[in-house]
Amino acid sequence: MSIKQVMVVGAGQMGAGIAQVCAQYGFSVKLNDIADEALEKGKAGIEKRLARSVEKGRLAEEEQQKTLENLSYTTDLNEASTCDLVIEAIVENMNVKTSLFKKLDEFAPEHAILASNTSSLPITEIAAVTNRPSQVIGMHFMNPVPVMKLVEIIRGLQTSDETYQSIKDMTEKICKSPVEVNDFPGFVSNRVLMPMINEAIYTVYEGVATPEDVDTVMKLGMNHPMGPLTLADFIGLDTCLYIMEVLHEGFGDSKYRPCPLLRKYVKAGWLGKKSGRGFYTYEN
Ligand SMILES: CC(=O)CC(=O)SCCNC(=O)CCNC(=O)[C@H](O)C(C)(C)COP(=O)(O)OP(=O)(O)OC[C@H]1O[C@@H](n2cnc3c(N)ncnc32)[C@H](O)[C@@H]1OP(=O)(O)O
Ligand SMILES: NC(=O)C1=CN([C@@H]2O[C@H](COP(=O)(O)OP(=O)(O)OC[C@H]3O[C@@H](n4cnc5c(N)ncnc54)[C@H](OP(=O)(O)O)[C@@H]3O)[C@@H](O)[C@H]2O)C=CC1
Repeated sequence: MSIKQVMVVGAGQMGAGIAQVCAQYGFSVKLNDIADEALEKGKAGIEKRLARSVEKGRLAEEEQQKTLENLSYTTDLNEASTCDLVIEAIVENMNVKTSLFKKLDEFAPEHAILASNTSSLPITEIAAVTNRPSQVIGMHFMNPVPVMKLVEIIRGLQTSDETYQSIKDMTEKICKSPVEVNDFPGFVSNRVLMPMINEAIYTVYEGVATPEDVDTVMKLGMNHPMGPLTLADFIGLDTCLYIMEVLHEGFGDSKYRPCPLLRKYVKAGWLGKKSGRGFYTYEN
């Protein structure tokens, strides 16, 4: 199937990045969010990043212009009716995602593929609420989307080979590297990454070291580009907690229990960079 028109649902840090990259590589993209304010913020972020790429000589002004023309913004989900692909990037919560997928199944044309950027939730379960489970798939981008090369492609139990091939081709067209994984909690990326972040939080919780020192150990000792607590703040502590809960529940293994300090911070509204405070403080 040839994909031309794409809708991205959720204009947060992931959705805005996904919309930008798809538009840069020639797809016509509608970015959707329930809130006008979120759309405005997403749009401003895209325009700022494109302008910076032109300044740095990475993007020609003509390409910047074309990318901007390829993008439109809407709070009306009905506009999915003209799309070949919808990529969902809203909050990491199964109930919220399944209620959105039911609506998308109603609004999107019969041939359209419905993809989720979920970090950890079962694609098979999301697909099961639609009447097109063979056309539902995981398309898991990494943060920051314009920089990171990987897209994990997750096949649900009923995902067809045709759907998989279309998404693999699309991933290559936007210059990312696809890796195929099966539908298990956290897939590969977050099954490996998130327990490390959770363990780093435990070292702070147990007073082994300060956040700064934990991050320094991993940066200078293991050559990680960011320490795990900076990375947790960057991902969003709410998202980190949701992922740990999915791993814990999905595998029923206590090794995935979320650190109480992570729960406490999320309850306090300390969600990391996006809320201005997490393990560190930020001026947004
Ligand atoms: C939770 C999940 O489900 C899955 C996930 O995504 S897990 C998270 C995966 N991501 C990571 O692990 C990221 C780890 N960190 C890094 O790789 C790097 O720190 C980084 C690429 C984010 C920043 O790199 P850096 O060298 O430390 O900083 P910096 O010099 O400011 O940035 C390098 C380039 O990245 C780009 N960049 C940085 N942050 C960006 C952002 N938020 N959005 C877009 N571009 C960004 C900039 O364009 C910058 O290039 P210029 O200087 O030319 O503008
Ligand atoms: N953060 C990360 O590093 C990564 C996250 N992901 C996944 O991507 C998804 C989004 O994460 P992220 O971008 O960080 O989250 P953000 O909180 O930055 O953005 C989510 C956006 O979706 C909006 N939204 C919520 N519900 C709906 C809805 N029903 N319809 C339309 N928009 C809605 C939110 O609006 P409002 O704020 O008003 O609620 C917000 O603007 C999650 O599934 C997450 O697990 C995947 C890879 C990496």
